[in-house]
Amino acid sequence: MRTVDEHLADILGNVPVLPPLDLALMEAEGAVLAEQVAAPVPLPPFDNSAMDGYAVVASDVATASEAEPAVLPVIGDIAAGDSGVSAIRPGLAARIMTGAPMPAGSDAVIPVEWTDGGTASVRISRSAPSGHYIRRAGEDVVGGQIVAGPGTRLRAAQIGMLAAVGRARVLVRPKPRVVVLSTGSELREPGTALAPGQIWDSNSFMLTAAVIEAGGVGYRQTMVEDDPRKVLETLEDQLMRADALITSGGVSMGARDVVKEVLTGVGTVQFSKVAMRPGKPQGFGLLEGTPIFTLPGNPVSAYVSFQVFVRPALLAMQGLPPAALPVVTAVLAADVTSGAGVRQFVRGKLSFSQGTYTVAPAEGQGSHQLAALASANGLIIVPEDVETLPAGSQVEVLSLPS
Ligand SMILES: Nc1nc2c(c(=O)[nH]1)N[C@H]1C(S)=C(S)[C@@H](COP(=O)(O)OP(=O)(O)OC[C@H]3O[C@@H](n4cnc5c(N)ncnc54)[C@H](O)[C@@H]3O)O[C@H]1N2
Ligand code: MOO
Repeated sequence: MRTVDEHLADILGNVPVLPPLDLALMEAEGAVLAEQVAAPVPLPPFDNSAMDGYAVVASDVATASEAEPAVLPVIGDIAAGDSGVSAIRPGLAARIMTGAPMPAGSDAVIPVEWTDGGTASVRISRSAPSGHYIRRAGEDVVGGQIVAGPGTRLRAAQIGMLAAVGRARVLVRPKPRVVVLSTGSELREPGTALAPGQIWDSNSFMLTAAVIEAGGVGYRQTMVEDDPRKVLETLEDQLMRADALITSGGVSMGARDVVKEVLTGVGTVQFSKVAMRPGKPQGFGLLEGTPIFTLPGNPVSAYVSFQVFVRPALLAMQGLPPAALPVVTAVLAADVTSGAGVRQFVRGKLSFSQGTYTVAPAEGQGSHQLAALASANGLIIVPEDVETLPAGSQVEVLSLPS
């Protein structure tokens, strides 16, 4: 048997980092930036007004009050987007809109709420210091500043930043396209009727969703029955569109463990027993250079295997550190036992109160018991050299995506 760490190291030593791709900005949402992006101009590019109001010379309104307002002639309007160079002299005001360039000679903006809103002349009833409500050129980003670098996941705020510095296209590591295939003659599509002995396919949906959570593009493939020729043909067909493949089922010791049967000795695929629970039977290798993860069919085993092995691999393919799920230290709420020599992942409910995490093992720890997994938000890690953990112990818990 190999250890969890050995199996993960084998995987990470073999998955390729996807080559960078030049994409239109919107297409790059969720992908990982593969270049350094610098601002070609400062942001804002010019001094501009932070408020709708009046551009003035601050000293002209220094004594303005409700009782004795300053009255200034208004020389015109400056709107956002106006390009004409404008200027005012002391004793004058210009009506100005938020985002409009400050006229030369002015050094403060009086918001419209402090005035009578006049258009020919304006009565200003409060004073303001020099610089009031002016957004200075470069106070967001200075010219040449690096605003995003390689390894940055492009979410809404980062996409906004790149657009703000004028980028229409960016170089990214594309989201890995991952084909997910369930095998098993007992499987039926949800939404169809079940005959005796049949169950609805849950793994392909669950694993495709997990691919998306890990930053990939998931392609769920209709399940295939336990027919070696069909399984191999389907896998070969899918290689065309896949950066990685995931199968579930057919990797254990059964007479019809078809994935193991057809992939043994193909490419670099190897099947091993990993000292973990759930998730003991695992397979991994490259098929024509494409990583394939053959996960066990029990739903909880497939899920745990994904989080422990496939997720880090998909991160590595995106050029990111292959980090495990976030780990929190928690106090165990009930006793837990584990087999010797295996790393056990116990489904648990993690809660946070008064500065402390507590984790309660979920009812139903069988690897077929999806309900317990679906109600859990953490996986309690019981290390290989631990067989009993009494309530009150400090444990490490993988925090599941929420
Ligand atoms: N004699 C042995 N039997 C088993 C061993 C063993 O070491 N010796 N290991 C057990 C462990 S541990 C696991 S995990 C499973 C793994 O089996 P397979 O990967 O071959 O998976 P299947 O036999 O195809 O299915 C197992 C179980 O899961 C259900 N299943 C499969 N696919 C789906 C799906 N897409 N959606 C929902 N449920 C699915 C399937 O119906 C079976 O009940 O092997 C043990 N046996
Ligand atoms: O790995 Mo099996 O995953 O122990 O049920």
